[in-house]
Amino acid sequence: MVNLKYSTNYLLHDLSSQQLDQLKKKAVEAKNHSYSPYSKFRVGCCILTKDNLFVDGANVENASYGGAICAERTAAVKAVTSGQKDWLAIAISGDRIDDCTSPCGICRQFIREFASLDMPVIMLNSDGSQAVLKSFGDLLPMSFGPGSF
Ligand SMILES: O=c1ccn([C@H]2C[C@H](O)[C@@H](CO)O2)c(=O)[nH]1
Ligand SMILES: [Zn+2]
Repeated sequence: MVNLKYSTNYLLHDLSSQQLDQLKKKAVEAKNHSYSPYSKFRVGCCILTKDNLFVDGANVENASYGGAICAERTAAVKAVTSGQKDWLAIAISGDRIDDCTSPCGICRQFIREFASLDMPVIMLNSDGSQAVLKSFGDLLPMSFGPGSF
């Protein structure tokens, strides 16, 4: 885990400390709009776009369990359908204080469509006090994307 505020990690060099703080805060707060009566596991996500817009999302579950949509895909679809297809960074915050939540496989592939392989993925614990930072390419190596065929 790293304290991103004091991180000099090269992955974050395109972000100001204010953008990073906002991104983390919005991912944590997005959990407030989670609809997760079945798992009772709230997840929030926020995408910072190259137009400097913050697009958040939360998981939305369904009585037919397989119909659940993760926070990451909620945020991704909101961003794309607002005309925001170019992204600088993504942050995710799950409901555990002792663990940082990382995106599921389906979301990784979904994000692949819009993310560069060096886009930072900031995985947070529930209150944002802990973070794991990876490049998107590290989370989905040897991936198949829009330029692959
Ligand atoms: O990265 C993740 C992992 C899980 N979930 C959601 C799906 C489901 O609603 C709940 C439990 O898996 O958490 C997300 O939204 N994002
Ligand atoms: Zn997912």
